[in-house]
Amino acid sequence: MAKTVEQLTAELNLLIENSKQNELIAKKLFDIETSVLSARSSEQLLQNLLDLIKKQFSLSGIYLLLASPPPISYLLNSNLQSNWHKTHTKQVSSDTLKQYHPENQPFLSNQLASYQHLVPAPLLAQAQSIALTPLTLEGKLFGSLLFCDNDPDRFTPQLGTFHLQQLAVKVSLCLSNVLIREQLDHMAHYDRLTKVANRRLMEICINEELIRQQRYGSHFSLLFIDCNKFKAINDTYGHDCGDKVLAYVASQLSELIRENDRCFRYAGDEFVIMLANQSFSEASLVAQRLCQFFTEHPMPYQNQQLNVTISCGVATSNGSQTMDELLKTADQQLYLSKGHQTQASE
Ligand SMILES: Nc1nc2c(ncn2[C@@H]2O[C@H](COP(=O)(O)OP(=O)(O)OP(=O)(O)O)[C@@H](O)[C@H]2O)c(=O)[nH]1
Repeated sequence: MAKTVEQLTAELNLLIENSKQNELIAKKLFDIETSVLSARSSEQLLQNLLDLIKKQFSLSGIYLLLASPPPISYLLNSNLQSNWHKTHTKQVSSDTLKQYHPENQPFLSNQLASYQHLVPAPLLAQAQSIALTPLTLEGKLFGSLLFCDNDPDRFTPQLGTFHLQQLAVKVSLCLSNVLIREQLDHMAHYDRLTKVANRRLMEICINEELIRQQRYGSHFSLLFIDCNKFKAINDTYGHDCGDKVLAYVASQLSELIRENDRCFRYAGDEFVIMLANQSFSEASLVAQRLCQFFTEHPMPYQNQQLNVTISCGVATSNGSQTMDELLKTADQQLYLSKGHQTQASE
């Protein structure tokens, strides 16, 4: 039977209404995408993203579920301890996540009784329906955006997921860009073997400290550190053991200094420590403390205790030296202290 004019008009109006809705959603997604594109870190990106999605789509709750263990080693690892992560993310086993996104497709439900293990308790209290949007990196499912709504009809299984799929692709792309940038930045500024900052970052930090000193008059000191008889360790126990010694020295040094001090690997078995707001006499005490620590704490290695000791030279900035001059002074002091060490051990 042919449709009446009224029926055709109603259908047309519905189409127009749907098209307006789609346009509105597309505009919101575009705004979200534009905003997260400018994020400088993965954490900032995720914070912006979750805040914006919650606001733009008037959700009662939003959370980030992260696959555990992460499928990609560099993924967000260093950030997971932050306060924001503790309150906005939840670790879910990779297998559980895959169950909800077998084809990397969004998942919708308004039967929440069986999702207690997935939805954090504070969200579950208000949620009547949920949507899970898969996030992938390098083709691997690493997380899922969990949207909660207090309307049971908001996310029903029969609802189309085109917009959520679009969101999934866009967020995954933006996030992978930021993560790759963070990864490159990390590789450029941190030493792979010892995990501490490298000489390049050291130069940036010392120059920043020099500028700060010129502006605010805040002094600082440098320690130039060298492992004693390191070549002999390599020659006696092998290069692998030498590598472990370097990693041990770096991790102990990093533990022994304050949070606002910095430890850098300068080269080979040499490290530099930058001590904020420390005078020469204060820095000399730190140097003594560090040397003493290694003398008293041999490194456990293959059921033995390996003697690993260090020597330390100190230089304090008076605001007029360059970075190179400061490092040279600290190195000369190190040389003198090595002389004492050698005499003491003879
Ligand atoms: N295992 C290992 N050895 C390294 C690494 N980088 C440099 N070295 C070695 O470190 C040794 C440093 O030797 P030296 O500068 O003579 O230092 P040392 O034996 O401690 O001598 P003193 O400082 O006078 O006590 C060299 O043999 C380098 O080959 C590294 O990444 N791993």
